[in-house]
Amino acid sequence: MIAILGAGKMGEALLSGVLRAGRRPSELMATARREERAALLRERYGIEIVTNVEAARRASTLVLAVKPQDMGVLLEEIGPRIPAGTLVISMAAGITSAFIEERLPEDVPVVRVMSNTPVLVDEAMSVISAGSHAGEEHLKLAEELLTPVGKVLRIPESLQDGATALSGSGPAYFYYLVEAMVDAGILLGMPRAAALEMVIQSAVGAAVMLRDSGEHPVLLREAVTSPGGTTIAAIRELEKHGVRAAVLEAIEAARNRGRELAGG
Ligand SMILES: NC(=O)C1=CN([C@@H]2O[C@H](COP(=O)(O)OP(=O)(O)OC[C@H]3O[C@@H](n4cnc5c(N)ncnc54)[C@H](OP(=O)(O)O)[C@@H]3O)[C@@H](O)[C@H]2O)C=CC1
Ligand SMILES: O=C(O)[C@@H]1CCC=N1
Repeated sequence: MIAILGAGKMGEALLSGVLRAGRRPSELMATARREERAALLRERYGIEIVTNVEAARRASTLVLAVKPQDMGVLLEEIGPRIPAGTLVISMAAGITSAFIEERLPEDVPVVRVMSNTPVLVDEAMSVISAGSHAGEEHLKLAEELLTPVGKVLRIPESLQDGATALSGSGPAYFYYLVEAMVDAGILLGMPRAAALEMVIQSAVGAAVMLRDSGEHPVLLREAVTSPGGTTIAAIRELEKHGVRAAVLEAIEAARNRGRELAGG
């Protein structure tokens, strides 16, 4: 039995993915803080919605999907009630496996995961690390859970905050760029719907080429950038405005914020 504790955006996305992958609703349970949320999850997925304590008692795998700021309270509630042999998987940004282990009975294995919202379309990037009591079999169980909803990569836990900044938040940066490009279309007099369609299809085409061509992004960009042409005129402006440096600093800031989160 797998229990998702705090089935909000990420928890629900994982829940729906796991069901799409063929697990039966009877193999899953979830918890929610508000009754209307519990009712919605029950109705939408036909799964049992239970209390955190009941989930901790009955499930063999607990997926913690509350916000980092709510993790301390949740662990205080369930920590002492988790039976030996339960696997704890945390999806929270910034929360270290040590933070969780300190609040659980000794030797409970913890796997830390950073996924992203494309879980919803089975295109997630999930990176996983073993806590100090987790071994190969626990990483395999986490991979089994996450592989149906996207790619999974093992990394050392020291890189988890960096991964949170890069791929956890990553989709937001692409959406932000799309927003800015659509604004540019508006500036040039395009109808909004047409601008959005052009930008989204360009993003999808670029993403598929990045994934499937095996070419380095620099070569793909060079192929678009004709000598004396239009693309280089745009790139000159991006360089002039320090966009590359802004990206480096933005992602470093996200990594640093992740490091602060366990402290509340
Ligand atoms: N959003 C994203 O893109 C990503 C988020 N994450 C991580 O995933 C985690 C969840 O984020 P997200 O899904 O966006 O957040 P949400 O706020 O959507 O989901 C968290 C859910 O947990 C519920 N909750 C809080 N405390 C408890 C409790 N004690 N018992 C039961 N339920 C509880 C909340 O209830 P209520 O509805 O009442 O607030 C909410 O529904 C975070 O730790 C975040 O760092 C990781 C990768 C990407
Ligand atoms: O912004 C956040 O804190 C979460 C973690 C990664 C993506 N969203």
